[in-house]
Amino acid sequence: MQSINWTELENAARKASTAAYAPYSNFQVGAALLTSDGQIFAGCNVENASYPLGNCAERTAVYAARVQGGMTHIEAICIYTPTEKATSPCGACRQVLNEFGPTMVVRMICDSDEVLETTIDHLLPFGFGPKNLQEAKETRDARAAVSP
Ligand SMILES: O=c1ccn([C@H]2C[C@H](O)[C@@H](CO)O2)c(=O)[nH]1
Ligand SMILES: [Zn+2]
Repeated sequence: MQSINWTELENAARKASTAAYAPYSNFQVGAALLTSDGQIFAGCNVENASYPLGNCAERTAVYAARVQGGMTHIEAICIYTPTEKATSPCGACRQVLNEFGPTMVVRMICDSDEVLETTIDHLLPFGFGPKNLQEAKETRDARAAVSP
């Protein structure tokens, strides 16, 4: 595993927050992730007049990484929120991040010195992911082999 340049990720996350489209919440979030091949991709939250359709910064970063770089594995993500306390990603983002690396390091930064750091499998215990579907397929295949 490569060493993680947190300064670069933190700067990218803060910068991305300035691109946020958050006229409803006024909560401008930025995220920056590091892929296993060493690329950095950033995202911001993009809200919508139809409130539930807004997208979080973390998922925007994942989708940007996928379309711009064909990312398959994320090693680390830094999330900046404009708060005094470091803030955890929402459940939907935990699920989407888990798809691309359960061991991913998640660092949360804010406007104070507080920094929180953990991994996605701590944020999403007993998570559902690609392995579950793979296991289900193997079970189906094994049963079909016994009684086709
Ligand atoms: O980790 C988080 C938490 C919230 N938001 C966004 C969603 C919404 O646009 C706004 C308020 O919830 O902040 C993120 O982008 N990431
Ligand atoms: Zn989210």
